[in-house]
Amino acid sequence: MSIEISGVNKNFGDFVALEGIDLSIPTGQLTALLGPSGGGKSTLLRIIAGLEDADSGRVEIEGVDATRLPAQKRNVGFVFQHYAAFKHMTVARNIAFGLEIRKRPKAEIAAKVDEMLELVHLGQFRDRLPSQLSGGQRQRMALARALAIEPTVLLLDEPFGALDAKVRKELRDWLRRLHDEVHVTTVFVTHDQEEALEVADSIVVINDGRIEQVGSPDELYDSPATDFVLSFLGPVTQLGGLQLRPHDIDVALEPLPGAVPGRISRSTRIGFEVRLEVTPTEGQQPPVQVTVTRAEARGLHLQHGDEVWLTPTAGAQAIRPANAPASTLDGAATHGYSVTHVSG
Ligand SMILES: Nc1ncnc2c1ncn2[C@@H]1O[C@H](COP(=O)(O)OP(=O)(O)OP(=O)(O)O)[C@@H](O)[C@H]1O
Repeated sequence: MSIEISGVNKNFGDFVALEGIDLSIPTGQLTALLGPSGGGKSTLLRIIAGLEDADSGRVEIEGVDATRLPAQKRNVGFVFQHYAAFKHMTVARNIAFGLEIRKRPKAEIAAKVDEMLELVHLGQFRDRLPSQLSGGQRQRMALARALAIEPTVLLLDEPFGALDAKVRKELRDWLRRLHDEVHVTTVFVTHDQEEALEVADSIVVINDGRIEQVGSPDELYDSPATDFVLSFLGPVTQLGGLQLRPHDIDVALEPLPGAVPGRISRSTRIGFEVRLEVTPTEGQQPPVQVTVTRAEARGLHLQHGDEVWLTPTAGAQAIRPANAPASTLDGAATHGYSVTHVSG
């Protein structure tokens, strides 16, 4: 394990920012700290970096007790949402900076800067000033500067948070590819579940200063340990006592055995998908949220007011959070596990 955090607590005055954090972050992986604003993600990242001291607990980086080590002795690379570049220095000098203060030989610095510029695809901008770069290019420069010192761990605090949606998406794909090339142990903070699910090898969900769950994107998405993780990772809806993701529901225009009958009470098109709200016509069940592709909606001529029959998609995951009340989730609590495979 590359980073071992044990028993970390942090208060700001009376406010408990982190409570009893135990976490192992594996070497060479891309790990996301995911959670809502104010949950404690940045505080934990800053404690790993040495920019903040824990009140109690221990931080180990690659077998070395780093708890009392100052930030500059931890060999971590850090990138913030708003990168503080040296405005008067060129891109190349900004990247060289960390090596210059470490008094590396000139030839080594020059070679490293070239390597980094190529890695982040900024070769043609080497002589520009940071103000002459786009926001996305500036964040790539920030990553190059952080990586130039060959850090043991790379820590990123919402690195793409200030960029528009399209650039964010491009940079997150780029970060994934970059990490596949460089393999440096990377921890990044995000409140965007899509970003974490798409990019990370492993996700740590943090809420209210505590870890809710640690797992791969698939484990978290399909087997959420708590109601919080379940709803934070994406929408969920209830169909005949099962909790399902809205895209795991099939819509038919005729009755099927076991299907839940309902009427389309709302239909909203968002890009290539159509979100339906179907109000069950039997029993006192709450409206069911269903997501279909635009092609499916067109093929079935789905309209507001239509009568439809809903079934879980063949092979869909019926999600049962482990702590859900047994009454609504037939028997889940006694098994203590959280996923059932529903066969068609
Ligand atoms: N220096 C500080 N003094 C007092 N309170 C602080 C300080 N730093 C953080 N906090 C509080 O600790 C809590 C956790 O903050 P933190 O920045 O770790 O959350 P976060 O999960 O990263 O949220 P965000 O995504 O909004 O940055 C917040 O309620 C914040 O107000």
